[in-house]
Amino acid sequence: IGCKATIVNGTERTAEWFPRHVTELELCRGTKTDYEPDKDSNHPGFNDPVYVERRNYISNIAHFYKHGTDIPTVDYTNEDRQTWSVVYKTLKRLHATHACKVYKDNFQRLEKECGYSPNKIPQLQTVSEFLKEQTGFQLQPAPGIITPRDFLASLAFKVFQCTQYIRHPASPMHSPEPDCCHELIGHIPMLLDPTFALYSQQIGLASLGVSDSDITKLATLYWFTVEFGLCKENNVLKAYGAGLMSSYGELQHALSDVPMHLPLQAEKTCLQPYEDSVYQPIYFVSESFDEAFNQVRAFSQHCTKRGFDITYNENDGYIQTVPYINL
Ligand SMILES: Cc1ccnc(-n2c(S)nc3sc(C)c(C)c3c2=O)c1
Ligand SMILES: [Fe+3]
Repeated sequence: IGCKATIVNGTERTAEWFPRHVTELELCRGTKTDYEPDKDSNHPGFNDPVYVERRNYISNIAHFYKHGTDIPTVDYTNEDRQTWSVVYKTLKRLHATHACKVYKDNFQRLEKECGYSPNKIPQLQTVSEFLKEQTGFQLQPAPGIITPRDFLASLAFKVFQCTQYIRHPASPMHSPEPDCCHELIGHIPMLLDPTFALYSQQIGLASLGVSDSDITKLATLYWFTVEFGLCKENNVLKAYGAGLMSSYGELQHALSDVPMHLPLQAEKTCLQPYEDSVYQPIYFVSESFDEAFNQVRAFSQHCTKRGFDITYNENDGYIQTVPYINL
């Protein structure tokens, strides 16, 4: 009574609804269509009907995907592979000096054990199986940019909603939206780290059943860590955020003297506005992923108005809620 209800796939969802079993993530595929090639006039694919057609075909894989089934493979074109190869080689060169050790070690493992190379676009199913063995995370194909509430909810179940299409060949070095280069080169290497995986899941657990304004805070926290996060190695700034690892220009900018670098403080970072069309003026530095994890746990218990804690049981795929007592 009195809370907003939205209809998703014919199922009524109140604002405070959240998935209680990993199969319910099928109801968590709401997308934001701002940047889609047939809606955004300055998208490089806007006047390319062949590209738009392929995008729709690949997005349909995500719409019909069922948890627990193999992710269908995509027969990428030679043009797609050419785009992948340019992005892969260009970014890898910069990672040598700008990426944190965890990222570089895991990228090497992906090349040795999971077929990562400049000449082939990895299939999501192959990467998902490798990832599941390492940290329990698995991939689900995403039709486009998922809404923050639905995307964060998936993280609670150790599911990463991953776009499967690739950016338009006209602009290999920039994409206004996530694509498989961003996911595979940006996100996957970090999701192979157990501590980082737990940090990502914690943001997801904190997001279940909270208000829209708390979702916005947690999404902002996500942006300034998982997407734009920096860390320190022997007192030297390094990057781990996926949005930095998959963007040549922003990676250089983030580690230069131009932007401000502040220590990660969840209750402050979550209020920092971020621009999604220009480079950030401020980046946040995490001491460690353990410390970041503790910050999100404390934030969830004290700053989001939810009377219960939440855990996820990986064996049966169910969420458990635990009422808070005398906090
Ligand atoms: C919190 C949240 C929820 C859903 N999607 C995201 N999300 C992610 S993971 N990566 C990217 S890369 C890019 C260029 C954009 C726009 C984008 C994005 O929107 C973030
Ligand atoms: Fe991302």
